[in-house]
Amino acid sequence: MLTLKKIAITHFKNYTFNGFNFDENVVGICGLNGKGKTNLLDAIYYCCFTKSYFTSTDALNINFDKDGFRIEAHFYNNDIPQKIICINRGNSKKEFSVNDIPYEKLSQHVGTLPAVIIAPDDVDIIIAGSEGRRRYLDTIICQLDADYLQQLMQYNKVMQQRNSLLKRFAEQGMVDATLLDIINQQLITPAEIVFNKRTLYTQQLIPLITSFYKNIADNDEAISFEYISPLQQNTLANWLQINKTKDAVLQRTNAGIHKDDIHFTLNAQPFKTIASQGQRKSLLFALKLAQYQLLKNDKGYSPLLLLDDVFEKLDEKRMYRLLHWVCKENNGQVFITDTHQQRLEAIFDALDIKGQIIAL
Ligand SMILES: Nc1ncnc2c1ncn2[C@@H]1O[C@H](COP(=O)(O)OP(=O)(O)OP(=O)(O)O)[C@@H](O)[C@H]1O
Repeated sequence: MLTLKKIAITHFKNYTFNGFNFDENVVGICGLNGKGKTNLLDAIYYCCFTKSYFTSTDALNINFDKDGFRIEAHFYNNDIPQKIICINRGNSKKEFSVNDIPYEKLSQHVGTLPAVIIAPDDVDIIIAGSEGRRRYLDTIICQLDADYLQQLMQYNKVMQQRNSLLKRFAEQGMVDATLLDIINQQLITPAEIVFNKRTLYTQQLIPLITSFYKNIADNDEAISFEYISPLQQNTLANWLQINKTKDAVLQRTNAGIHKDDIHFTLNAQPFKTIASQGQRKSLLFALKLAQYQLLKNDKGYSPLLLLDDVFEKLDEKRMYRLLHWVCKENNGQVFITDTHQQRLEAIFDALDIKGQIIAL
């Protein structure tokens, strides 16, 4: 089992120096708006993923009045203590260690402390652009397959280099075909590995999502989920050849795994255009619980579940069922934020669980 026992947060977002001990498997984090509930969840997320869920620019995670931050967290992973220390000194390279041994590459850490977060804006995964859907898949696969993240980072790096090269060629009014060919070759291998792994893991996700959706929505609506990639029609090598002129004119790479998407349908219609608010919420929870289940199946223990403001999304009956499933059936640790302490306490009572309340 994976549990977080305590965390000390120094100069991370609105925290100056705060320590929290977690004695129970269900931890309610309560407080008024702006008190730091989400930031506490994000500090936990940071320890699992070496980055914030909400802020891609790391400098914004440092308290506005300070020059760096430090997070120290004590986990137990199947009874083995894991002390995580993460330090950002305000320069570009952050330091990350487990049991006082620093990682050479931060990517080595991802997946060792599996976690799933559900946050208010996550419904964008369903209704907004494809980037959020790729991020959803990547977050799952990175935690299951250490090589995946390496390949994805390599692909993104080479694609950026290729795009810069295309810009340079346009400025100079000439194309160095040999150089372009070398960079094309470097792009093909990571693209194919990422594509194959996305194909494999979406196959595993589909039945889980369908079954969780049925359960949450409490009806028999037919939803489906399909992974879409340009690499299904052609190899990347062929695409780069087909798009040679287009890429040169637009000065960017027009086909590749950075164009992948997931299509959801409801009764054979595009989900995002016809689904109600309630159906979107049900699908969001189905996506996240499928992620939880897949991680659990692979690791053999439950990931942490971080629930930010989910009462806005679920009625009390569904909330009860969700917590029952996580806490009673999966024995997982869950952190849940809410502005209403009494609402959380009432749910704990109804579930007959000894939850802990942290009042900020
Ligand atoms: N780098 C930073 N330095 C200082 N304060 C920050 C920083 N980043 C965010 N904050 C502040 O942290 C405060 C708490 O934010 P947080 O989202 O955690 O609150 P919350 O308790 O979850 O609120 P809500 O109930 O509205 O969701 C906000 O007022 C925000 O402005």
